Amino acid sequence: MKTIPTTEAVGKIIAHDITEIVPGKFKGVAFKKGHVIGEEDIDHLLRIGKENIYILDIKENQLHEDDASIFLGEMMAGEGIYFTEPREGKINIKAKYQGLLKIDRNLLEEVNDLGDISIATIQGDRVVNKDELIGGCRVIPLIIDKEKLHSAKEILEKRPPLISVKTFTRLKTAVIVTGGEVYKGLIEDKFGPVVEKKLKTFNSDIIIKKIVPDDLDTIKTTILKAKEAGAQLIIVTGGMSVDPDDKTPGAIKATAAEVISYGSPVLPGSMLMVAYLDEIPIFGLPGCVMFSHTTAFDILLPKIFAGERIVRRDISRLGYGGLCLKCDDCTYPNCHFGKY
Ligand SMILES: Nc1nc2c(c(=O)[nH]1)N[C@H]1C(S)=C(S)[C@@H](COP(=O)(O)OP(=O)(O)OC[C@H]3O[C@@H](n4cnc5c(N)ncnc54)[C@H](O)[C@@H]3O)O[C@H]1N2
Ligand code: MOO
Repeated sequence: MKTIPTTEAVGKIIAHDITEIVPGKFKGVAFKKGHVIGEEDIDHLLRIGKENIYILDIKENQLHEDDASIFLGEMMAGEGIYFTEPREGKINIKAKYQGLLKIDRNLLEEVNDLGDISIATIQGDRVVNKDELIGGCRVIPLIIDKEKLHSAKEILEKRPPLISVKTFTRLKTAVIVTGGEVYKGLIEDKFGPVVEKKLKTFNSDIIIKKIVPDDLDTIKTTILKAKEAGAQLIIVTGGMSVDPDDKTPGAIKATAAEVISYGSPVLPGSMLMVAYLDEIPIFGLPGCVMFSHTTAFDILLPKIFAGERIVRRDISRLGYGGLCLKCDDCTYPNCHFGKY
């Protein structure tokens, strides 16, 4: 610490909290430790009797914690990310718009491994909303060596951004509900409305909605017609498990679609199918999607609207964190389900 006259302190950093007392009115911190003294602060400091002041002596090769967190914020923020002004040395990292959050977990670990740098985030590959808090970042010392930040910069600038949010695009969607009992009117369709509600989150345009019996050829033909009609996403409900009337997986295969996976290591959602007919994604949804609050479908659907192509490993890795505990008050996506 160094003592200097207050009148010469513009741009310098206060070394400790400075208290002001106005009898009967106020007693508290007028200037916080770490505050960078501005022109407008000088009179105020003199009024509370500070003609001289302890300041932090920041060397050429050092940076104050506020500047360091801004530096790191700029280095790590990709598309769809902004960060707040530092408070007590910390910036908050937030989403500019609704979308699919992407975080490079390995990169995050590498930067945190440098020491003296703390970047904490929520888990990626989930939906975040506009202005949602995604992470926080600060450095540990009040004054940090620039060398440390340059090490972080070297790691961060060679790779795609550490944190970004992918926008969702509207997709023309076909919903094909299977089940003889629904087709014949023995029971009311309860599956279609559940799927439609989930699709609405992404402003999807449902261009086709059909109820068909458990007949492989009919399901197959309906899928192919949906594609011809311009569907960019095709969802087939029911008939996904082991009964003789469960024709949906066979029908999806019969369209010549490439099956990425029949079955997923997610409960609920283990009987789900993901396939691609040319580049059109097809989901085969098991009955659990109709009655469970959250399933494998909720984990994978945002990827489709964010323009990602689902590969086998996207599904296999869901096993870790893939068991829904069916909490009374569901807080998904703020829970372990679907995170890895
Ligand atoms: N022995 C086994 N049984 C089950 C397995 C298994 O592997 N072995 N898997 C279970 C899993 S996991 C699921 S999920 C369910 C459901 O699978 P399905 O997709 O085949 O469902 P469905 O048989 O078509 O229907 C089940 C149930 O839901 C009613 N349903 C279906 N669609 C509608 C609709 N649109 N509206 C209203 N109700 C609908 C249907 O009438 C049945 O009652 O299988 C487990 N069993
Ligand atoms: O596809 Mo089922 O969840 O495991 O009910």
